Amino acid sequence: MSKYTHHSRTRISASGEDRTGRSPTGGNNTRYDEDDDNIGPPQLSNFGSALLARSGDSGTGTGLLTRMQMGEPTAEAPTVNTHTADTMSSHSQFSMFGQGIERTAAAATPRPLSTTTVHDEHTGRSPIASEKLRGMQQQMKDELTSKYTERRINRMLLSSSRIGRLGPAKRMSSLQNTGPVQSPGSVSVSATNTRNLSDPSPMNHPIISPTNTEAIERPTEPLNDYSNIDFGELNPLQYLKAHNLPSSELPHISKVYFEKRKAEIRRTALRKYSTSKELLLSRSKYIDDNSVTTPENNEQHTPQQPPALVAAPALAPAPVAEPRRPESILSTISKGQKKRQALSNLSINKKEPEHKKTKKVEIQEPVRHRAPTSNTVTINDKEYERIELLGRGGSSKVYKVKGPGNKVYALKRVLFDEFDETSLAGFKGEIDLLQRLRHEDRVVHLYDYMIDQGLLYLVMECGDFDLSQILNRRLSDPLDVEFIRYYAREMIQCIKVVHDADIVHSDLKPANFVVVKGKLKIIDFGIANAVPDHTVNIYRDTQIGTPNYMAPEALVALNMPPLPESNSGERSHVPKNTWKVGKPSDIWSCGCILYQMVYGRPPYAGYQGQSRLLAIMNPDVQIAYPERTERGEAVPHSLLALIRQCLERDPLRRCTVEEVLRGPFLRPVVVTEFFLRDLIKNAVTFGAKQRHVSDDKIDALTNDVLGRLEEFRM
Ligand SMILES: Nc1ncnc2c1ncn2[C@@H]1O[C@H](COP(=O)(O)OP(=O)(O)OP(=O)(O)O)[C@@H](O)[C@H]1O
Repeated sequence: MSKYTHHSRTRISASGEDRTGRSPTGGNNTRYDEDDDNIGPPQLSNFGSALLARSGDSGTGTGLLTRMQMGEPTAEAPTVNTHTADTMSSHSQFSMFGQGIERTAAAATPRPLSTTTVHDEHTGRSPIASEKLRGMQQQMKDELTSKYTERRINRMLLSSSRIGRLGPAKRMSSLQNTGPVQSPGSVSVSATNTRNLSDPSPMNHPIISPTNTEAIERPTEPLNDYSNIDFGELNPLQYLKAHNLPSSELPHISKVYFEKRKAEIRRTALRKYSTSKELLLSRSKYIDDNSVTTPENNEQHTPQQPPALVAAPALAPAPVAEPRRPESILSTISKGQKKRQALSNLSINKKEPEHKKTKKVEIQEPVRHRAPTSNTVTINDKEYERIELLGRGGSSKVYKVKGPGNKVYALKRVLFDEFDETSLAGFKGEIDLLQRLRHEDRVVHLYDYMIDQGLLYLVMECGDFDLSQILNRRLSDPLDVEFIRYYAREMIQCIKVVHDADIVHSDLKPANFVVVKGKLKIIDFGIANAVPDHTVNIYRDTQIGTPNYMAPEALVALNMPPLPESNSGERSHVPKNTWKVGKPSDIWSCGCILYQMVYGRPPYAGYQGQSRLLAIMNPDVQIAYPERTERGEAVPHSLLALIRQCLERDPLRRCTVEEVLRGPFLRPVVVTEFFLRDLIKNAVTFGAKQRHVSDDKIDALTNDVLGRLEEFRM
């Protein structure tokens, strides 16, 4: 019983598609989480270290300057002066994410270390000059060391704040080529660095003066407030150039740019998925998203394509890089798919500038999981997927569905006014009756149900087809008495189960019998009622049912004053304008179905609309029972007799299910030809020997024969 208690709410895949939550990256497949530590500063520090520890003075900590002080010749040692350093720094190129930005002297803020020139010993200097030189060397060394330490601290602070915001920084692959980063005073220099150092060309030394490095690494305050700028089609770098801004502003501009992009992406996604249009497209989109992109996208997502944007990684947000799409898939975009893709990006509510529309196409987010659709419904945590529509009723649709374990069920979905207590009570009544009859194999089995916000779901045993479909298909076939007998018996057995449980179905019609694995079963207890004990009839305050198959008593309103209490107490409480139905009403309906099996239509089908109801109610309108069908086929008497008994106007004179089951039509006598031959021969022989046979004798003989024939009843 607990199986039928109410559970969770329905989750139809109508909306709220569970998108991955990954930020659509669109064309921005640039990796923003790259760490700038990997490029400029390590090289500078390597150079600084090398400068101090040059010429194989491993572990001494003195390096190049010490040798200079000692006046030792150093063939590879370059002449370094602050002017040269400034020149180099002002022309140094530091490459971020594959796209170089040439720093201008104006962009960096040079702070000369010293104005004094440092010469190498080949120039030959006086002791005073040497002393002066040593002092300057020491000053330079101290300055470099202190600056480097400061930078390290800055870097640490910066990276720890970045970890909190962006997750661990990813190292660029170029770092591996660069070799190990040297700490000040380190004596080992990577091969790469050694080679670079041996070449005094400024272009081969990506050197930036400590002052410049500081300017790059340390986040500076923005010169302007960029929060309201309109980028249009420009990326941050293009914007920077277009507005002649110093490159130090790039991180701030980039930050604003990516925040704007993120917000736009989120808005687009929300707007898109909240439309019903998206529902329709969701399934095809799942396919499309895995294979379709626009030509623009194609360009931007091509793996070989250089990243479009250059950003200062320290402040740029880190959207997840969009997975690359294989070239082969990109090239196989069908026209239809493109159309759908474009359609899915149309904004219903708002007209947007042309360039933004294009961007929406770019930011299509791939959906990697199967999106829930309107084809599925979850009932009490079990998901059912629609296979096909089986049929519809007044306010319901019945679907063939695939449920847990790939089992097939019939899912009846009824839409009702959740605030209408009568409807709710009716549905609960139907559920209750189905539960009462759940052990009967002539009643369709109810597995589960759920009532939720004006919707009722019934998960039932699934039939292959209903009797109405069967009759329609045989409409042009010749009369088949065996077919009628078979289905009449099946039908009556269904009704028997219901009546035995003291239930009146009240709405029997061919569509309410379904064939489940070759067995006829009864469905739809929507207006069925349990008949209280010691009561023959029940009284309705509404007239419901299917007129073609409804009994006269179910149509005639009882418009009489309450009768005095009878022995059964049945009529004493009958109010005005009610309709009486009982088990005989189901027999009437059964008679109508049999009639339709023989003549192709129910008894009053010749009347239309209102006049049909009047005809059924009017005792003067007699039902015709032709002995032959329209095609001239003879109708067996036993069948005609049965139909007549079912369609008795007086419910009390109508046959019961037991009588039908025992009747000659459903239980005919079947004898062989030899039996008949013997019977005739014996009767004639007996008569020839008798001069006179009394009527009593004949009756006795007849009863004897009939008694024996019972053995031959089917
Ligand atoms: N369990 C089932 N297996 C197969 N088909 C079914 C099943 N239940 C219902 N159907 C199909 O769906 C149709 C409508 O179902 P049902 O009669 O339960 O709806 P309804 O709303 O109660 O109909 P009405 O209002 O006409 O009485 C049936 O005629 C039958 O064809």
